[in-house]
Amino acid sequence: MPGTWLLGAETAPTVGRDGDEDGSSARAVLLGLRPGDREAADPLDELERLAETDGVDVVGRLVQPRDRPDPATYLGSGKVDELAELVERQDAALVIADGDLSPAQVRNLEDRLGARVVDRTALILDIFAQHARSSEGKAQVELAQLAYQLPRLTGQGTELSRIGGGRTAGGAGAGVRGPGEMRLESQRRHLRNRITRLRRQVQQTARRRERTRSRRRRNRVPSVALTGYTNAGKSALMNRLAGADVLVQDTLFATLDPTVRRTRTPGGGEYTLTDTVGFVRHLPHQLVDAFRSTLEEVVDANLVLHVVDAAAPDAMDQVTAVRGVLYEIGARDRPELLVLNKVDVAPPEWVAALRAAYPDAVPVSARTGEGVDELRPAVERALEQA
Ligand SMILES: Nc1nc2c(ncn2[C@@H]2O[C@H](COP(=O)(O)OP(=O)(O)OP(=O)(O)O)[C@@H](O)[C@H]2O)c(=O)[nH]1
Ligand SMILES: [Mg+2]
Repeated sequence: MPGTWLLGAETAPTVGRDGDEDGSSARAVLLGLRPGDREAADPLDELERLAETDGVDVVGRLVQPRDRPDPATYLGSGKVDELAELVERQDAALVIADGDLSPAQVRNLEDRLGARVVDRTALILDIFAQHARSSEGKAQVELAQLAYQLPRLTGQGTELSRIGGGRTAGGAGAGVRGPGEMRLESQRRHLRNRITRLRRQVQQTARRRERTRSRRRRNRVPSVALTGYTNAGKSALMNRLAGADVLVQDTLFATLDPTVRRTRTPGGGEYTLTDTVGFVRHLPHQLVDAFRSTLEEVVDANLVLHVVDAAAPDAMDQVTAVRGVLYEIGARDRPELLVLNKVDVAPPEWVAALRAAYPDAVPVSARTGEGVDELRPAVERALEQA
């Protein structure tokens, strides 16, 4: 169900806000800052895609030109009044901030807005939670969610809504220091224990995967990992190159679990192709940590096939963001071959600009198959050099 965790629908009696019990999606207002020195595209466009992916209905936006968030309320105080009016006028139950919010900022904003307030990280975690299918994927997402929640516990019993189906008793004690603190302590302990158990579970899968990889290495089967911004067309290209049948969807983070297929270069050499989770700007570090074992498929690959959505207006920023994550996970020294995808729909001048910026990049369309016959030998050459 979309947006349940964000809305705390399971704790609706405690939280006392509209959920989506009637099946309609949550109405949300987006919130962002625009630093004075940047006149980029609307910073909230990507947040809106993320919100839509999560099943949230975006009914308003508010951007404040401002370099640094206000430590207490994220926006300046006058803007918060403006936001409160917008929230009321649009009957929004949810406010999503583009940046990271401190627990105090969330509390202060919620007090003044009378709506639930979450940040971009919580939104991305919620999308991951909805898209996780395998038990490993689910464990990884829960691990990331708990790591996110641990420093945000208030002892009021609302944060645990989606954890293991259970919910601690809410209600009493908000102003009663002693019992509240004890409850907080026991919630923290509960969370830490669960984190430890999940971490162990994730590590077991990681070890199994590592054994498979080392077997392939011993058999000298080189590995190629698809990587790239979310929705760039990695899975579509996987299907083209390896005749696979993985899920292709116009949604962010459709793929969470890695898929590995064996395929061959035009010269007949065998290699494995891995399709895996996509990246986004400011990928929450909790997710990077939790998905480390999945991301190791990329770190260990002989070649990184970096798929770029040439039809995205900010394609070069996306390349930079992806390389930033690769750097962060320790894959920075992996040989990389850039693939400019979606040339069937990208404006030719954008493709030309990308080719000028990345002369070795191979233009393709995973949808029409155009350029894929040139990509195969390019992969072969890159593997020979790797
Ligand atoms: N026009 C066009 N659309 C494409 C092409 N390749 C992929 N798409 C579309 O782009 C969307 C995303 O494709 P996916 O293959 O799921 O992208 P992904 O990179 O695997 O995305 P995530 O797994 O969500 O990170 C889908 O709607 C595809 O149909 C292409 O070459 N041309
Ligand atoms: Mg995919």
